[in-house]
Amino acid sequence: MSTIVYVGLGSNEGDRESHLVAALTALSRIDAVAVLRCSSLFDSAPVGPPQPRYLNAVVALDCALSPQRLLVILQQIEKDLGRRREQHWGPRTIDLDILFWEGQVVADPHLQVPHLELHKRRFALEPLAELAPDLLHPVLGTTVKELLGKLAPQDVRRSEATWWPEASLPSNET
Ligand SMILES: Nc1ncnc2c1ncn2[C@@H]1O[C@H](COP(=O)(O)OP(=O)(O)OP(=O)(O)O)[C@@H](O)[C@H]1O
Ligand SMILES: Nc1nc2c(c(=O)[nH]1)N=C(CO)CN2
Repeated sequence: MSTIVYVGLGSNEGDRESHLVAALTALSRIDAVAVLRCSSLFDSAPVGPPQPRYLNAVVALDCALSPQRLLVILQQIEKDLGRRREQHWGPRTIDLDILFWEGQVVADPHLQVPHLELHKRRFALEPLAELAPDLLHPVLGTTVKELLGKLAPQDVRRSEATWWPEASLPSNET
């Protein structure tokens, strides 16, 4: 049985856009996972210790794996893309978080879904709201749109950056 899963992506080291694209490519290559939709890219002020600004996005996956298995694969992708675990909430080439698992709450020692910080994070809720504004938070009982409405302002802006820069798209010109 497959389920819709929302994964948050963030990068604030090196070529942020390339890291997001590389992570998306890796996600699309996982057996039993299909990438359904991608949000816009958002440029956001760092939450936590002083560090460079982030590029954030959310993707919707159709996933036939267990949440625990997907987490292991996401952590391998982070490792492959050069992620070092040095500082809690510190700078990273790529961060992949399971934000929502449709119809399921996970409360394991190593995995909590919905992500425990989601409702506080405009950098995750803004892109998520593009894909699923009416998605209901199963613990808080409010939709993504309502969670965003309650949140204090944070510096999160839709970025000019795109998943596929125009130069790499096939041209329509003859
Ligand atoms: N929903 C989730 N998605 C991803 N990791 C999770 C989730 N719930 C718990 N974790 C756990 O969080 C641990 C720390 O992850 P990570 O190093 O990415 O944290 P962080 O990015 O610094 O902080 P945050 O998880 O708040 O974004 C992981 O080893 C994983 O076991
Ligand atoms: N703007 C922004 N700030 C963060 C982010 C992030 O993705 N975007 N991730 C963090 C740790 O997961 C800590 N702080």
